[in-house]
Amino acid sequence: MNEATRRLVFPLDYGSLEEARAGARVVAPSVGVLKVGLELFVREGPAAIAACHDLGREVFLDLKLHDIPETVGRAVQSAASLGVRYLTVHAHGGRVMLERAASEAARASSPLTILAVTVLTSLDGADLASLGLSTSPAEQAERVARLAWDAGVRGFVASASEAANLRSALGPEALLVTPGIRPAGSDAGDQKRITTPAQAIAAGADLLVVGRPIRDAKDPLAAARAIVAEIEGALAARHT
Ligand SMILES: O=c1ccn([C@@H]2O[C@H](COP(=O)(O)O)[C@@H](O)[C@H]2O)c(=O)[nH]1
Repeated sequence: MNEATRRLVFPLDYGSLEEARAGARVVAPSVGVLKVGLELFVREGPAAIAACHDLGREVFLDLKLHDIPETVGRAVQSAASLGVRYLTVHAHGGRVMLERAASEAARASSPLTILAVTVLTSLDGADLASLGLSTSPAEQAERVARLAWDAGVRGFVASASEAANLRSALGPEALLVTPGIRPAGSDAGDQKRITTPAQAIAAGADLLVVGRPIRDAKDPLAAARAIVAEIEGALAARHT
């Protein structure tokens, strides 16, 4: 698998295991990581993770855990026992919760990276204001990313529009995972902080999460291939 393909994460946002399996099988040649989120996991549970492993792909379990430290710590242990490679927790769960998540992942026998969700890509400044936050999404993302970093977390979910800032705040060790990716001309849907795949790579993103532009395309494999080609081009430009 080439570097560009390894960087593309495809969310299995489907209503059943059968649909998810079929969707994943079609795009698997052009996708590095398969993401299992709330819709599929609530319905199908660990069978969804096994289906990704059957296709030989690493699993990103996107449950965005946000609970008391004890509950999150035990959920991290459960996820580790399923062999998932990445697991999301909400950075807004606070320092102790983040420390517990990071330490449980470090104790796990299989490699598990905790990803702290900074500010959802579906939110903009007005949404933060309605929550009583006077910071911009970029400022808030940096604030909670620093909190998570100090708690021992090394992976972060943010809009790629914040990637360059987070990279300079956290350094090269930080793993930056960016949803809200839209190839030029595609529908944003409910995403408010979006970038193209090329912009995300140029900003220093590591993994790009692209769902509906692939899932809902007439030819999902062709859509995934086009995104991988765009990533490849942007990586080449980054290395020159
Ligand atoms: O801030 C976040 C965190 C997670 N997501 C998830 O990524 C995908 C994006 O799907 P698209 O269809 O490409 O919009 C989806 O599974 C979300 O739950 C996010 O979008 N933003």
